[in-house]
Amino acid sequence: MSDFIGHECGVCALRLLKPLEYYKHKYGSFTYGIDKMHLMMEKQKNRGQDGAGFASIKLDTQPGERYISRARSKSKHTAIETLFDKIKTDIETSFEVFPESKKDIATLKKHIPYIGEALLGHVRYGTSGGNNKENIHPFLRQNNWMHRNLIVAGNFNMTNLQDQFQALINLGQHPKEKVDTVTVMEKIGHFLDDAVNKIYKDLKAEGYSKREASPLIAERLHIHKILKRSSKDWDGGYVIAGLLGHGDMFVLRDPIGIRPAYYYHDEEVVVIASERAPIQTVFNAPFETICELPPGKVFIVKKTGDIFQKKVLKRGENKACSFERIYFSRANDTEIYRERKKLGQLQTHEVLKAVDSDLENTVFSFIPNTSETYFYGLLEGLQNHLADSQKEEILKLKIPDEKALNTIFSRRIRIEKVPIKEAKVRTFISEDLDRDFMVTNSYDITYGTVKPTDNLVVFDDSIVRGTTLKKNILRMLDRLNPKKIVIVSGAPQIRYPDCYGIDMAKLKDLVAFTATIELHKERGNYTTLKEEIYQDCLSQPDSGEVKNCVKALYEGVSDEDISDKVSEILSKEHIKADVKVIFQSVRNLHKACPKNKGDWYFTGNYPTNGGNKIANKAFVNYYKGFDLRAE
Ligand SMILES: NC(=O)CC[C@H](N)C(=O)O
Repeated sequence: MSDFIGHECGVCALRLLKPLEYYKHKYGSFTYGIDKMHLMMEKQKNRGQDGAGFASIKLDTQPGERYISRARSKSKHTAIETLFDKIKTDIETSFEVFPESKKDIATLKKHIPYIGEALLGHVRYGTSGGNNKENIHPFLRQNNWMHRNLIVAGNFNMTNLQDQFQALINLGQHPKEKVDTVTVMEKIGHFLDDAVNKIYKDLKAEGYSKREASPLIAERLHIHKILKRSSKDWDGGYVIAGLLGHGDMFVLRDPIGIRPAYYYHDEEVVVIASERAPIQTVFNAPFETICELPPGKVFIVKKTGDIFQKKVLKRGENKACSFERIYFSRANDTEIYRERKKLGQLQTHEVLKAVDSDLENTVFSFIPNTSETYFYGLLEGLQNHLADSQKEEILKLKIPDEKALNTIFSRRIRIEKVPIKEAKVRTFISEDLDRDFMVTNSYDITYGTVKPTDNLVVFDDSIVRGTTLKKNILRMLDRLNPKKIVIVSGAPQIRYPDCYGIDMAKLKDLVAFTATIELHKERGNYTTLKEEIYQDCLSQPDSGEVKNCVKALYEGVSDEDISDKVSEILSKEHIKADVKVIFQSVRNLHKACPKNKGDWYFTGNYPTNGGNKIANKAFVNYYKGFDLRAE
């Protein structure tokens, strides 16, 4: 990926089903759970580097003993390290002060922080609110009543945050912040309070004392009902994980499965996380034992260790985000690896066409690191093509002689490591400036890999803004003097903003959008069309069905016209070589990634009403020249 996009968060919820002594005895450490969480978070680092957080709950503590621990770090890019350094130091220091805790579990629970049975971790790329420590998950809603303590961490973005916020005010609340995680948490918290109150009233009527009621509340608390009430009006993509003070754990997934969640359990642990491959590695769990949490369902682990799923929302048509497969998730998941390779392979024909099938004078490379797997797929396609042409040539030979065969078999696909990704250089300037500065310094090239008579094909997994390509990569590649540079995008043209978790909220930032605008300007219909779309956006109702008015912009403009214009925009300044950009087709995307049908950023087909609203808002921002995220 040449453009950086802030995007997903990663969650991991872990419940140790055996007593803590069990893990000490079997694995030699009381910190077994924490170590597993550390690994799970590290392996989901790709999903969030603005901050990281951890919370845990100790089961069955005595009144007055701390049973909730939480730590958070906002050290950008090193948050996980910093977080676990702190956790480990705190634990070691406490063991030094209370050495007897190493022998007696009751003492350990009393004195040593973080070591608990229910654990929750989060890696964050923020989409709402800034990157201050307060916005790092897990969020905590504390109460003196154990059951009302709520800890929340999520991978989510709601399209109707304003309405949600207003709904809280209508419920009589006075939210302390407008950050989306607070809104979500307060909503759940409101119905949790309500449920606990009701259960307590029932128990009182049944003659139980307050103390006797406590364990019964835990038993009778139906999390799925609380979540059903809380999520009734949520419009967005979400995986919300939570812990209740007494030790219940839950993970809820949105009804069309936009955001991913996987789970695994055996007799020792239950783990739910954003990605499957980390679970496979960290728990040495075979692929087929890890399941996807069905959309609209909540996965619950009760304090008792009972595990079950409940339907919370009516499941809709699968709209799992295809960007998860293209870029966000780690490529070592067996399915994702296969899909990315397929995406690369499906570009073979277009790539060959772009270089007139001249393999002798074409060098192939990729933009590190996330495009590597695609590249292997393209190579397979090219190798097949080469083998076919070799076969044809051999069949054409009347008498196969050694010289002719040598010539045929000496043909190779020329692979070189051309672009090199630089290590991140940290600066002290503000984020936007930082981004621009980094862009022009983020890639280098290997000299001597390309001749002036060569075409240079470089694979990129997706092109969002095209800024790094334009400002850095193409300029660097051009220094090698190739006659033609072909940039291949594994993803289709990104034409619409995302609103379910990816930081692509401004239309003007998308190079495919800018290219289309340029085309309309050239054709002389820009001003009228812009006005029409703007008026159409304004005429959409506040509630009820809303259409995506931005779609009109792409009518009558072919994919190829947009690709050619993108090529022109990217190479406008200072590029000597002929530049061609090739994008994946949406059809091929679905062929390669059949399980992830969410494609709104390419097609404008938003799966929820909120998505259409955001697209229209983004256009209004563009029209008015506002440099704002549509949310
Ligand atoms: N990327 C995410 O899932 C972000 C979660 C949440 N919206 C936040 O900004 O903290």
